[in-house]
Amino acid sequence: MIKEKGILFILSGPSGVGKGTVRKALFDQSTDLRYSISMTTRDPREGEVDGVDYFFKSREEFERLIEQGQLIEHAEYVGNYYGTPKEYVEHTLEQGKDVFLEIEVQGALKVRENFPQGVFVFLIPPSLEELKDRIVSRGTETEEKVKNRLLAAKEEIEMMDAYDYVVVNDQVDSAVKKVQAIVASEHCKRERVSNQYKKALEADQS
Ligand SMILES: Nc1nc2c(ncn2[C@@H]2O[C@H](COP(=O)(O)OP(=O)(O)O)[C@@H](O)[C@H]2O)c(=O)[nH]1
Ligand SMILES: Nc1ncnc2c1ncn2[C@@H]1O[C@H](COP(=O)(O)OP(=O)(O)O)[C@@H](O)[C@H]1O
Repeated sequence: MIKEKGILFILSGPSGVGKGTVRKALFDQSTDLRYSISMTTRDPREGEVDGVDYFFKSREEFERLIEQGQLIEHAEYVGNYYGTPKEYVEHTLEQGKDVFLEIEVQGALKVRENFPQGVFVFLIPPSLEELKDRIVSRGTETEEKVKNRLLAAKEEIEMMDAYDYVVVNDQVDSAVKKVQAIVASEHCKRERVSNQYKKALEADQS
């Protein structure tokens, strides 16, 4: 029997839109998705754990990972590197398990080059004012950084058309439900495709 590969899901969108919040709420519920933990050079925030939230690396270590081709993509974002580990993602997909990435927009566009069959989901805020409130209320950024993140957000929102799905993060619960619906729908789609494929193989043998 042909073993089906897992599906790669990518959740992206501007900083402060709620990617981390939606992803955590999704994984708090029962799910068959595997979350790919990213590498970063940014300092851990209070309560963050190495190997759980991120793999925290020095700039030298990160640059070595890039040189060794160990990342599917990486991006420099507001002064720090972030990247997706290649081996974990490829190995997990090969085992037939779905992988979930939560990454910023530049990185997501690079993933699309290597994984055109991935499912790209763009999370948008109900409004730009609401986005600003969320970044400010999170309290992790200086005023200067809030400005930079909002400028980046405006450019990123223009990339929305390059995605397969757009989800408005008005309420966390409803955004999670929409992401779950996308996952279910993509499974049905591939099931249909693979059934057609199996039928074609059978027809070929007879
Ligand atoms: N390109 C890329 N972006 C990532 C990766 N991991 C996390 N990010 C994104 O980097 C941005 C900054 O992340 P972080 O410093 O944790 O801040 P926050 O998500 O805005 O609270 C967010 O948009 C993340 O989604 C990754 O592996 N690759
Ligand atoms: N649907 C929502 N409604 C209100 N606040 C939200 C919602 N989603 C996220 N937030 C809040 O917005 C802020 C930014 O969310 P976060 O998940 O850190 O964003 P991102 O990972 O996209 O940078 C956090 O304070 C979070 O609690």
